[in-house]
Amino acid sequence: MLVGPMGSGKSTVGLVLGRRLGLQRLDADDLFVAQHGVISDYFSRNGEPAFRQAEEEVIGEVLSRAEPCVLSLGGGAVLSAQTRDRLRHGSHVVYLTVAEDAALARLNGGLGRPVLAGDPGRTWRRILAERHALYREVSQWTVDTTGRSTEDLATHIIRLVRQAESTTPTTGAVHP
Ligand SMILES: Nc1ncnc2c1ncn2[C@@H]1O[C@H](COP(=O)(O)OP(=O)(O)O)[C@@H](O)[C@H]1O
Ligand SMILES: O=C(O)C1=C[C@@H](OP(=O)(O)O)[C@@H](O)[C@H](O)C1
Ligand SMILES: [Mg+2]
Repeated sequence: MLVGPMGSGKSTVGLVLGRRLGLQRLDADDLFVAQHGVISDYFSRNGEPAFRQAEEEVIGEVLSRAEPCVLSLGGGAVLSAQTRDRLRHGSHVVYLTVAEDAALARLNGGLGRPVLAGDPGRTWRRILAERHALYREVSQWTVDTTGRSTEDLATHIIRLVRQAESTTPTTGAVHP
């Protein structure tokens, strides 16, 4: 499972990991769109609380499936206590970080991400400050993606997970 702020590369790295591990790769935002339509339209029609509720349900459904998969979450998924609780039980969770300027360069002015409307830079920073502790709370590893290719990141993440699986669970948590 990949968590982290918008632009950290959760969706893109998830794709690479799925391919490299031969696992089904799911993106919570894509599942949301398939069920409810475009996120920014949903936001303007129903507001953020309704989006969060529907997002929690979509993620709950995926996490209750038995098959192993790589799941890229939306940046705000960790706002849900229920989702955090589900993530802490039985999943390998990686927190992808990124420097603010790199994230903003990747995010194309916040296009398609309604929570960044207005002043994307300031909003991105504020949102990260609000969520950083939640990302840490649910994850076993923190991996900085700034200046690293998605292939290199996938190699690094696969190594971390394999290492943890070959050692005892208590030594698996390796936040730097
Ligand atoms: N490690 C990376 N280096 C450079 N660009 C990246 C990297 N990871 C993702 N990107 C690009 O940044 C943009 C946002 O990535 P995305 O995977 O959608 O992030 P998230 O799902 O975390 O919001 C995409 O255009 C993607 O191609
Ligand atoms: O951080 C957020 O609140 C959001 C992040 C987006 O996903 P990404 O993190 O994949 O961009 C998407 O779920 C929605 O626009 C809200
Ligand atoms: Mg994404």
